[in-house]
Amino acid sequence: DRAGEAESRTVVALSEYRPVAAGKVRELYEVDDEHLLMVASDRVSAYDHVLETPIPDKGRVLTAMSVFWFELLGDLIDSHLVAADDPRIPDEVRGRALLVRKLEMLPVECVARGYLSGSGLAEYRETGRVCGVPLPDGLTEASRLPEPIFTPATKAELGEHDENVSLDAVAATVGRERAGQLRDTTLRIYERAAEHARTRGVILADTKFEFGLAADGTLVLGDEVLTPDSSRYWPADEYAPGRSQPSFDKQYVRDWLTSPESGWDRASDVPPPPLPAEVIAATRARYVEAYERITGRDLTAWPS
Ligand SMILES: N#Cc1c(N)ncnc1-c1cnn(CCN2CCOCC2)c1
Repeated sequence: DRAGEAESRTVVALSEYRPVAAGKVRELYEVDDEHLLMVASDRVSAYDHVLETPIPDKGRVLTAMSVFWFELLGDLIDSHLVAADDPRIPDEVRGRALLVRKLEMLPVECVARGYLSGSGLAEYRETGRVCGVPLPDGLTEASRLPEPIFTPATKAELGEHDENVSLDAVAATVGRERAGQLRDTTLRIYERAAEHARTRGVILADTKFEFGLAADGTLVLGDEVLTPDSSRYWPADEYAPGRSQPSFDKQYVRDWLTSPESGWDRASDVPPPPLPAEVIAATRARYVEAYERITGRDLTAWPS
């Protein structure tokens, strides 16, 4: 019970930790020489805007999902996860923060794609390739690829899109052997995750991993993993190549923002308006559904 825990928990405020990095919807803080605190907010981004309306429990769902995947993939790769519930995790972020060990991060966004979409589709339409990898003719939006491909990218500044690069470019940065290991590991854990998601009626179209090195040189999975923010999750029963697929979690937000009801013009630089309560509620429900379907776990069992 909380009273009992209170005795074992030191009361630490988030403000006691030094911020070290921030994404659009996440922050990273330094806890001590060996540990960081990775915090997921309830903010959601759509059409390259971070919306002003938070989605209750989004941060908690994505945190719990990363933990599920770290555990499921544990026989394939070590992760930076130290604890999901720990006295060093401040109460104000409990359930949506992970205590992780510090790694020497590799400057590569390791993307695996089982389906052609987004920047991969754009590059394919220009060159017939993605990241230098030739693909068959006649592919279209959301086509399933003959086999999953590794399409690395360099991390862009906040607000910019990552830039797709070749395996040779990665090798020039981290060395040829390490580049090959990143490719093989990325594809292996993507395939394991995609196979699991498929059995839950969800297509994992693509995903982005970040790896780091432990002090002994071991490759370790960092960052968030296989969340709807780092991946494209599509409902399998609605899959139809040739058009953009409904996002499992964000489609209500996208549909409302592009409907006359919102009064918003996506082509303008005007920030999107606040979301109506029913879109917030429906989106929260989709995040919870994604978590419970993928993991088979009840979100109410996750700390808050
Ligand atoms: N994860 C991790 C990690 C680690 N375990 N050790 C050292 N550095 C990092 C780290 C530092 N920056 N980033 C970029 C991604 N960030 C994620 C959180 O949110 C902000 C962006 C990862």
